[in-house]
Amino acid sequence: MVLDSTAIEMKDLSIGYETDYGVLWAVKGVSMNVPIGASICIVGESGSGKSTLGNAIAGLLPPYTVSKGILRVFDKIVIDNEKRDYRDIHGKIVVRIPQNPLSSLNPFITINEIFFDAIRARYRGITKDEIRRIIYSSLDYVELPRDVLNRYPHQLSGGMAQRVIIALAIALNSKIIVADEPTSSLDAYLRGLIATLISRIVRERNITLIMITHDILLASKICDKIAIMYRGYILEFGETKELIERPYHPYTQELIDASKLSKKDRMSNFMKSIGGKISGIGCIYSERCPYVFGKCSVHPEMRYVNNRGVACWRIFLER
Ligand SMILES: Nc1ncnc2c1ncn2[C@@H]1O[C@H](COP(=O)(O)OP(=O)(O)OP(=O)(O)O)[C@@H](O)[C@H]1O
Repeated sequence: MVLDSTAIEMKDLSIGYETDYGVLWAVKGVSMNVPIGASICIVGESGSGKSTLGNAIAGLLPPYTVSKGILRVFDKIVIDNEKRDYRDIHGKIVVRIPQNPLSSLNPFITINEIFFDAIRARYRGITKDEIRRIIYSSLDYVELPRDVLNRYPHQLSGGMAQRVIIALAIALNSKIIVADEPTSSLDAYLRGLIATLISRIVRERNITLIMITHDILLASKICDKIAIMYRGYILEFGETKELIERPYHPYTQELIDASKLSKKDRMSNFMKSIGGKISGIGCIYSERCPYVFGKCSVHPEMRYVNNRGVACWRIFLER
């Protein structure tokens, strides 16, 4: 039963990893609502916490993680501070498309068996004929030939394996797809093909998409909203077109500028930028920010300004 039009609700959600030196908080106080059928891209550089947030939504956090705050998926609270319960969510309601699909497919069984096992677990008491019908129609949907069913995962190309996972999401009638850099291991042609396929299935099947990428240009082509993440915090969250045309946060501007540079310039910029603030004091972006002033000695909580979530003191004062 769906309580409202929200697919995913995060309230002050923090996720950390237990390490020998204490807890490393990878996601810090994220509050965000994702409506059913929305496509949201989480964009940020390496280490910003994107995958951790995606794994929290998909129910794929390792056991040595700790959590605070609330995460609700449809009508189920899956994270309630330190308590977590993903029963009937992971692999059913939510499916994750990873960067390397082979890592999530059991290497010892054929694609046919992978589909059979997953569908049988999803729909108890289903007949073999019915399973076959679901498999064929989902393969047709992603334009995969039926002979893939006889293959083992390692016998698939990268693009085929990605399509198998997308077909699985369709076969399981998943409501949410978490796509974690799904195209980054593919060549340019396949990148376009898989990105188009993901856009098509989320549109046609009213699936909610959480897409994780470091590429703000790709995000702008696929998603209706973008969340900009930096060192565990969401710094900006808003409608794609407006956010790209008029970014509020200087980090968003930095990502847009970087996307226009050549690969060589991007790398030299990236090397210059490494080493942002990692202590807990002050605005998390202050050491890279060209506009720092007195107030930035405290990290600002995200507020909504003109329908845009933003965590920046300068914007709060200007608008
Ligand atoms: N399994 C893990 N155990 C311990 N620390 C982890 C684990 N996974 C991620 N981290 C740490 O959490 C922080 C956020 O990592 P995460 O992978 O979520 O970021 P990301 O933005 O997805 O980066 P990337 O684009 O490189 O995947 C990093 O400091 C990372 O080292």
